[in-house]
Order: sequence, then structure tokens, then C-alpha cells
Amino acid sequence: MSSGFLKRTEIEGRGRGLVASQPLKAGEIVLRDSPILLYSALPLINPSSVYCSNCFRTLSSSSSCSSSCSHHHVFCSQNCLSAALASSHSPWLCQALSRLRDCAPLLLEQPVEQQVQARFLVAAYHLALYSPSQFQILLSLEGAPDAADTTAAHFLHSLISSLCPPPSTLPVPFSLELAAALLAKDKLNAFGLMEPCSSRNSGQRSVRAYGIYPNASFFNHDCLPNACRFDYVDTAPDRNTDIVVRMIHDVPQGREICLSYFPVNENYASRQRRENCWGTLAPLPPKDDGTASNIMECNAHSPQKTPSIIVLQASV
Ligand SMILES: C[S@@+](CC[C@H](N)C(=O)[O-])C[C@H]1O[C@@H](n2cnc3c(N)ncnc32)[C@H](O)[C@@H]1O
Repeated sequence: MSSGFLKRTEIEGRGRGLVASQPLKAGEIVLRDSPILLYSALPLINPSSVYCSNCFRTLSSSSSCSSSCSHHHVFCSQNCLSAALASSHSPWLCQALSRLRDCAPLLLEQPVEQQVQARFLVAAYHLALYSPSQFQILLSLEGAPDAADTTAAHFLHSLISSLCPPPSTLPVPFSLELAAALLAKDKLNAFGLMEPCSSRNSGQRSVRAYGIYPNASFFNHDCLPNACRFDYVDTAPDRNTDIVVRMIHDVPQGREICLSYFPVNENYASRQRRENCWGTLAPLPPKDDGTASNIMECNAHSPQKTPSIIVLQASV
């Protein structure tokens, strides 16, 4: 683990999990994790290019400095395009996405979800070519394919095999079994980077991109979590696709640290109708003198429309 606050261990009935390696305070940042793989959550066919294909920041409608690659994937700047061409956006991946996009009739007969799974598989094969060690990390995560993964893999593997097979330098056999295994890892481990609420999406929040985070993948779920994860895709000046995990309340050393994989509020359907918020509140980090903050931040905040912080009357 890159965090000195957490230790990975086996937990009965839950597989691997993360426990506090020291007493942790409300608001404390216990993990900052960078993705090993990121892919767009937009459909392949007719996506509206509202996010940079590299950093996933929202493209400004007035921006005149966006750039695109030879296959018309859009980037927020020439710098982001150059960074992508040197890492996540190889010529093979670029061509694979455009060939998949061009076979619209075939993909349109399938659930939209399979277009996003196609993006994931292409990104995963790219990772295998670009960073075999990070690809091994992906393969080591929790998840074995179920019937739905195998069905999706049948279709997607044959599509990718015929349209855009990965180069022969792929360090693992390119097979149906590999595709099914990868889809299972993605299903159980991907974190969604949310898009902000805006008039564009009628106040509904959906996912703009999915990421695989090698350390955060070991958090187990709890309906009453003691930690909460944040992302700052549009606002962080650098490493903007990192996720940050903060404590909701104090916990002693040895306690398992869990996130809620779902909104905390049990009756969230009605809460969502009322507020469009599926979030979890966590205090801001403690002050320099160690005193707890009485300001809570919602991890489902909308930076553009609604305040993301709530000041508590009593200190937490
Ligand atoms: C993102 S992984 C978490 C890390 C995982 N335990 C491991 O060993 O790699 C999600 C998987 O962990 C297990 N898991 C998470 N929370 C759990 C819980 N509260 N009870 C039982 N299993 C849980 C489930 O198998 C789930 O599909």
C-alpha cells in the first residue's frame, strides 16, 4: 500500500480488505490513489464529446484550444493530446476505438453497456501492451466471470478479433477467456468518476469515466461506512483523476476501513428525487493543530451548481 494509514489483510467472509494501521481521525486523508486504467463511460456510437479523452475534464464550450487526434477523439489541449499519445492513446487504441465506432449497426443491436465494455477491453489490452506489470495488477484483483460476463465476452471478443485485434506483442494469450476475466475484474472493481450536475444533464448525475485504482480496489463495502471517497476531476490542478479517501469519523487501530459502494441513505430513491444527491458526507481534513473540522463535504457535490459543504453547528 502507498498509504501508511492502511494495511491490507484477509478478512473472514470478505476476502482481502484494508484496516487502520494506526488510530485515524475524522477528516484524515487515508489514501490518494491514481488509476492504472481509465476509460470513457460514454457510448462509442454518437458520444457527445463533452470530456477530454485524456484527463476527462469537462471541455469548455467556449474553448478554442481543444485538439483532436487523427481519428477525431477530442482533447482539452495540445498538451493533453501529446500526453495521451505518449501513454493512454496509442495508435492501436485510437484505431481500435474508431473501427468499433464505425461498426455502429452491430453495436447498436447490443445493450449500450456493451459499448462501454468494448471501451474497457480496448483500454485493458492497451494496458497489457503499455505496462505489463500494471496489467498483472488488474488481473490480480477480485472477480471471476459469471454467465453475463461470458455472454458479453463472446460478442466483444469476436468483434475485437475481427476489427482490431491487439498487436502480437500482447504479453498474454488474446482469448475469449481473457476477455471474460477482464470484464469480471472491471465489474467488481471499477470506480466511477461522476459528471457534475448541470442543465446539460437535467440535474441527473451519471458517470463520465471509469477507473481501476490499484489500492482503493481493496476497500470492502459497508452500509454504514467509516470512510468516503472523493474525486476532483474538473477542479484539481494536477493528478485530477486521482481518488481521495477521507475518514468520516475517528476509528481505532485495527478497525476495517470500508466505503459504501452505494449511497448511504437507505431510502435513497426518494432522497435522489428530492435532491439528486447520492453522496456521503465526510469532514474536511483536521486543522494543522489536529483539531477536527466541523465542515462536512459531500462527495457527490456539484461544483457548478450547489454548495458542496455543510457547516455543522456542533463540532464533529
Ligand atoms: C472491490 S472488491 C474489494 C476487495 C476484495 N475483498 C478483495 O479480496 O480483493 C469487491 C469484492 O469484495 C467482496 N466484498 C466487499 N464488501 C463485502 C462485504 N461487506 N461482505 C462480503 N464481501 C464483500 C465482494 O466479493 C466484492 O465483490
